[in-house]
Amino acid sequence: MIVCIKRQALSLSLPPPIPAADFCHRTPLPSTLSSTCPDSPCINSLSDLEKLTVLGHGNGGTVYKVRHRRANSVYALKVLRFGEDATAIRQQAAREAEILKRVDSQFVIRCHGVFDNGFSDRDGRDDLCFVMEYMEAGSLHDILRVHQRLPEKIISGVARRVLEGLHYLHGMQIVHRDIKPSNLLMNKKGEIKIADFGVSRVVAGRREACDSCMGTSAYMSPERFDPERWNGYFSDGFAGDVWSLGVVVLECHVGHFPLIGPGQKPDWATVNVCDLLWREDGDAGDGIAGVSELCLEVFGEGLEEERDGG
Ligand SMILES: Nc1ncnc2c1ncn2[C@@H]1O[C@H](COP(=O)(O)OP(=O)(O)OP(=O)(O)O)[C@@H](O)[C@H]1O
Repeated sequence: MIVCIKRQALSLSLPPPIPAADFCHRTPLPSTLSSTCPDSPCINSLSDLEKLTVLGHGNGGTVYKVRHRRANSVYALKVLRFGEDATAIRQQAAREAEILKRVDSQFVIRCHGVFDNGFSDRDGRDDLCFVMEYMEAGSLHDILRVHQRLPEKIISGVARRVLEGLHYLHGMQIVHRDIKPSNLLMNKKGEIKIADFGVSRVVAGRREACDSCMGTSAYMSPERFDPERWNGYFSDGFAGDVWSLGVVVLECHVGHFPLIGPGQKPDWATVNVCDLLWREDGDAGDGIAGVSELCLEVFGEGLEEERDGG
């Protein structure tokens, strides 16, 4: 049985932003460099920027820490590299650029510019470059790797900001579709923001066929993971973002991906086995049903009463 969290009348007092000092494991910025701020300088071309270090790698791209040569402000530059046959990835990147241009929220990573063909290499592969707000503390995934579990006060701060961000995005008909720890970034003030719109969609109020293969299976809601069984082909995807956040919250609480045992890799095959177990055993399986037990641990007795009452 799945516990219905949204029916619970929560009366939590929400904390102020998280103090980041304890979670910032990267080298602090030299004092001569200022961080990105809303009134940052106009970036006319990629030659305005100097690469400093590599911040990380993702699917098809690398993220660099860069410095604006004249203003000394710091940004993250995400470089997506395309080969000649990369039409689908290019379309995806173009969608991401479109979405980033639309959004303007303190809960969503700011994009200061999108450039084509920036740091292209000698093999003729070309790049799409996103100049992003620099988030000094890195991703929630990086933070969890160092700290394993987070205190409840911190988790509620994370949940609050991501929910505010989702509220904003959903209000603009944008479904993120890949909420997970590595797409939630923290700055030096301890503010979490939603990043990476690579598989996001503007649904424009209508229900779209759900292409469930996009995103990260481990954090996908049941109707996205298995649309046939959960009637998910025409879901708008908004609830799916909230499901993913729920999984992230539980992961922060238990210190590992919550639907499987510690040490297991949450790849598609493993998560699929959990889903099958759950189907066969009703509410006794290890997978999604495990979420309800963890919810009880995190959210307390009120949920248990609700569950017992049906
Ligand atoms: N704006 C940013 N500021 C600071 N660090 C960043 C920023 N954006 C990304 N990073 C770092 O770079 C890493 C790679 O980011 P990227 O968005 O390319 O991939 P990912 O989300 O980790 O994986 P994938 O996109 O493959 O699912 C992140 O995990 C994070 O540590």
